[in-house]
Amino acid sequence: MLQFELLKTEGLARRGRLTLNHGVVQTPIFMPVGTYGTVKGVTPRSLEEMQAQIILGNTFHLWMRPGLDVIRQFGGLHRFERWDRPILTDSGGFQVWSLGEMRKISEEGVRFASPVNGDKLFLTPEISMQIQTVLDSDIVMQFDECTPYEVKGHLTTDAEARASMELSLRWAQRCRAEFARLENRNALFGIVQGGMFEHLREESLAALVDMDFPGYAIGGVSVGEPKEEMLRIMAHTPHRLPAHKPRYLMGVGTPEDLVAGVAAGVDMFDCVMPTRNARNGHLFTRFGDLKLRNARHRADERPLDETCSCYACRGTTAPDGSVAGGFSRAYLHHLERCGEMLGPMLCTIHNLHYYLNLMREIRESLEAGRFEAFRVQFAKDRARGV
Ligand SMILES: CNc1nc2c(CCNCC3CCCCC3)c3nc(N)[nH]c(=O)c3cc2[nH]1
Ligand SMILES: [Zn+2]
Repeated sequence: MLQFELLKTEGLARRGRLTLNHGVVQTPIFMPVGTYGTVKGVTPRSLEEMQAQIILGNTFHLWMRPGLDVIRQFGGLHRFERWDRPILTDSGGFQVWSLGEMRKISEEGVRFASPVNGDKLFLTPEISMQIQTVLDSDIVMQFDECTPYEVKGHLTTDAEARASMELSLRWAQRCRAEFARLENRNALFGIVQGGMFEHLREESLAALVDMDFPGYAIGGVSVGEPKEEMLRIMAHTPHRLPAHKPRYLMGVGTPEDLVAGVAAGVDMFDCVMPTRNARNGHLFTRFGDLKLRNARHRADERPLDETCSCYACRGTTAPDGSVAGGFSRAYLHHLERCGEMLGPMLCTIHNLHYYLNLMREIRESLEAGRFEAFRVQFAKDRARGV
């Protein structure tokens, strides 16, 4: 089941509410990425504390390990990974594509060797729907081909992007049929392809809208293309999708991309940056990015971000309201230099909190009709420097 209510709009930006089988999600929203059934480095309790509303699961990886029999035994991913709020799973197509050469694509599906044990595997629209039905995710992504930006050193041509987009459309039909046959009560999203070609994006979008999905994603971006190409597609496509249905921009992006994406009419985002960058000591703050390894942090007593209320920056607030101070940049720099695991843990808490808090501030600005003012202040603050 999926219900989407538009609460407020400001230009192309929207404040909405998405009701799914496992709960309600306020949009615009950032969705933390959980690859192997966990958001790396944080506990489900920390995710709830930072008010994560929906997380991503990974069809491809979970299918291989622990395998569907184990997930089925637990009645789905929610009970297995102890997360009782909404989950969105990707279809596996992109993950196979990321494997690089070890795959063979045909009309039927994708053949590839398991990166876990080398077994010959076959993923099709039908098998992807069957896997995501066992996972029982609230939002299921269609099995698609993520059209590459370049192939063997040449930019994907219009003809190549068309062929790929039309394959994904035929796969969208097969996903819809299989999803209905399985009597899956969750929500299946179509994925718009079309490469960097606006007219192909419009053809893909029109065909998917005809298939009447409850929600839509924009795929085929953030695949190595120049930033201005991604921004061109992000400006072109989202607002052409049905206004009364949720719009998900896959694999995007930096804090600046999220703000620009909301302004272009996007409701949902996912990206590995906050978690992956945290593990590399690359922190996001209100006033710019911070590289923890830099020697200038060696004796700096300040928190990462004095305006941040996360556990790493602010510590915990005692029942009497007194705040047990957070951690200093000096301490975090020390953990990073020693390779201590508490380092990535605290940095992941901060980065995820930063992304989730940014989206919360965006939602509040939309509710107050001052998203434009928020955008101006956001850009000024981020340029200030840490
Ligand atoms: C990073 N850039 C990018 N990601 C894309 C993704 C993946 C989005 N993230 C999913 C999570 C990844 C980690 C595990 C959990 C699921 C894309 N996925 C699909 N199906 N199609 C795309 O065109 C597609 C395009 C994408 N571009
Ligand atoms: Zn913080």
